[in-house]
Amino acid sequence: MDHDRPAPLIEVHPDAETLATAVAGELLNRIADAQAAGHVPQVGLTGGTIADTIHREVARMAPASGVDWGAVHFWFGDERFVAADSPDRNAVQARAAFLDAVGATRVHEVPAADQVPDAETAAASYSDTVRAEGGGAFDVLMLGVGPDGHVASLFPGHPGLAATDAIAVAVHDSPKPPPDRVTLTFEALDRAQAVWFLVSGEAKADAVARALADDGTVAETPARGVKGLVETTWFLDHEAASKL
Ligand SMILES: O=C(O)[C@H](O)[C@@H](O)[C@H](O)[C@H](O)COP(=O)(O)O
Repeated sequence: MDHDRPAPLIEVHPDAETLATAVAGELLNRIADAQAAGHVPQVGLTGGTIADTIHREVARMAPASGVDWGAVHFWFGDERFVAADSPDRNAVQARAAFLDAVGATRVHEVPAADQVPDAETAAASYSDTVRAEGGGAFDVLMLGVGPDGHVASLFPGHPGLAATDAIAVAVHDSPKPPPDRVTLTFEALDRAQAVWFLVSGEAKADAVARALADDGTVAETPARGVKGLVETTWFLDHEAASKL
């Protein structure tokens, strides 16, 4: 986690709706610009409430974007280890919110509980896919933040925080249900060009303040452990920014 990287930018919006519109617009612009430059962008998606709102805005704004949805790779920073069609799956939620509507064809899902025997196998398989498809070099990696400061499924004090030489690892006993998950590691998340934290609501204000404080530990606030190579932006609404 070499943190000799650009300082985080903070963008505060009045409420969750304007936050979602702003992030969706910026994401569409980044994808379109990358494609105009002849690049096939790699985008890391996250689960969570504000992410779902953003995804729905992407679907609404997509027709005017000029994006070629067959020429962008989508990945997941984490996934719940449940059946592939479970509403708990981040991929199921993202497909319902925008991926199916825009006709995305390069969506890389984490293997599900009805496809492989355990989360360890799912993590190893996803790591192989990331290596094979170049998915580690995210152009944009979006991350929600929990009230405890977790990102993806990297929770305070959990063993996954210390994972090395691994792209994805299994998570058990997640404090946020469901208990079994797969998450990208800090090593994998830290290869992103641009990291966007997406945070809405008063319940996250403490976590945001801890994440952006001059001092603190990654073990206590995992969001402190991820910074983009060229950009880190905190997209906040007023409530989430209220303790900065
Ligand atoms: O699988 C997950 O649960 C997410 O990836 C998780 O990291 C989420 O982004 C945060 O917990 C924020 O979720 P909310 O926006 O719903 O609070």
